[in-house]
Amino acid sequence: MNQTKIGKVLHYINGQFVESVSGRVFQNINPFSNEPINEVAEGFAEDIDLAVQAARNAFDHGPWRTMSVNERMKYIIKIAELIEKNAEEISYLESLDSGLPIAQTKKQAERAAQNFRFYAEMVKSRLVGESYQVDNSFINYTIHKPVGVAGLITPWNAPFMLETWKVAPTLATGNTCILKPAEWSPLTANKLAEIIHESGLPQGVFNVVHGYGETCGAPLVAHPSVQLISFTGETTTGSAIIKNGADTLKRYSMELGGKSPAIVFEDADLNTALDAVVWQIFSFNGERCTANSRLLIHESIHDQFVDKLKERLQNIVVGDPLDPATEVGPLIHRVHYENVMRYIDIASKEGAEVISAPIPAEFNAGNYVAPTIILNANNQMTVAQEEIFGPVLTVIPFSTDEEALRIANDCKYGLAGYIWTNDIKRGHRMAQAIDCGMVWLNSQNVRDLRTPFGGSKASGIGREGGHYGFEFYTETQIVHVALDEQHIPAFGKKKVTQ
Ligand SMILES: NC(=O)C1=CN([C@@H]2O[C@H](COP(=O)(O)OP(=O)(O)OC[C@H]3O[C@@H](n4cnc5c(N)ncnc54)[C@H](O)[C@@H]3O)[C@@H](O)[C@H]2O)C=CC1
Ligand SMILES: O=C(O)/C=C/C=C(\O)C(=O)O
Repeated sequence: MNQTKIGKVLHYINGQFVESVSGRVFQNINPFSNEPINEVAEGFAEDIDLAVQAARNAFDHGPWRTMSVNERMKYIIKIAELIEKNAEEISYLESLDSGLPIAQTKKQAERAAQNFRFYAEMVKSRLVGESYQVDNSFINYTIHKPVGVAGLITPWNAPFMLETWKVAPTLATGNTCILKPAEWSPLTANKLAEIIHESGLPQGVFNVVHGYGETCGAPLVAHPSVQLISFTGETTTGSAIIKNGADTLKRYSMELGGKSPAIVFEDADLNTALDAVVWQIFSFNGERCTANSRLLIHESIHDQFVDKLKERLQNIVVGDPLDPATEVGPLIHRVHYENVMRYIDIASKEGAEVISAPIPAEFNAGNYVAPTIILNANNQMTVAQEEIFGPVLTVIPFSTDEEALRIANDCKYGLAGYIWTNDIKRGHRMAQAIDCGMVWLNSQNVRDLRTPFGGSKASGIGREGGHYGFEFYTETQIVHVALDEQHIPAFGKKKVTQ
């Protein structure tokens, strides 16, 4: 498909699109062709500093945090409307930049608008305090206040949706922010800046600085005027961020990696389970934190289920991400492609059987990894323990509920789990026993934005979503009010005679 000419992407600081202080740029590469798409301003500590100053000033002196909730929500709704109006361009830019199939980026653009609408509603209805009465002597009540300047650091796997999933609650609760998008997918973050600019949001409330993790993300984390870091990305990066921010005492929300099991029991509705397992590993090109990358399958249905998986593999539409019929596109970057291919190679070396879908030769220039299943695997293998973040499904048989649970939990990650059974007691029992943040029982990952989103173990710290996100994005303050006469020890009241 023809590519529209894309101009240079600049930072968005204090309501203006600006070059880097250094004047430096980096190349943004198309994952379909590995040709450059455009140039992007490359930010360093001095650009971060300007953005933080703007956000700090907007928080301390601007109208943003003190304006009425109704007035603030008008901006949030306006942003949602502008995302809806620009949805076609957003999904095009996202597919071009990330290789995600356009049928899927369309849905992501819809979800991004919902993120703003949802938080406008949530702040009005659920950003509420509590009160505690102590007989007739005290009434103690809590209020929620914005925290200050937030640093939002996001990955490339669902860039626009994940950026808005952080920006919406940050702004709706009255904070100001600096977004540092992933360097491999800058286009839709720039579109978000254009949309927010058009919404008329007061200057300095929202800023974007582009650049690499170590040279642009790290100074944002270490900046003393930034109080919150909301991060989505790899577990090792999350850990580096917490270390780097330690001296400036911040609060963190960490949405990290996953290696989520789908457990399919012999009594499950196998056709639906098959649809879900295939979708949950091959959607987003397998670059999905909640992917069911480990299939635990009851031994009695193993062969029949695997035969059907193989059939699906042959039929998956691997293609140009801009083609609406495409189901799986190229991976984000050559470096990531090589990493995923290395895991497939390791699987063979460790004795597993690797079965891959065909890829049309016309796509040789792109970062295409064939949708792949790994058979004869066990849970000790590298491909069962490490996050591959590509279209690769590791299949492991089990014989009892206890064994399934043991395998599911024998992994450092704990993001999601998927259970397929028609036995209601077994379903709930397994759901509650899996060590992870989110379980879907007889379902793919269908989101309810009111519920907590996040992982346990190496998959994260804290929860975003619903009112759970308010814990992170607001400061809870207690006000103690005395209602009757106080009996306070009267130190120093009596004159002491020597
Ligand atoms: N739990 C969740 O909700 C989700 C987790 N993810 C995880 O994200 C990962 C894939 O995304 P990637 O972009 O490869 O992650 P990454 O950790 O490499 O990068 C994420 C962001 O962090 C920045 N960064 C890198 N090093 C940094 C540093 N030292 N200081 C500050 N910022 C730094 C990058 O520039 C980028 O903006 C996977 O592990 C995936 O599981 C992705 C989506 C959702
Ligand atoms: O729904 C969300 O808030 C986040 C979703 C992220 C994924 O589904 C993913 O990367 O797997």
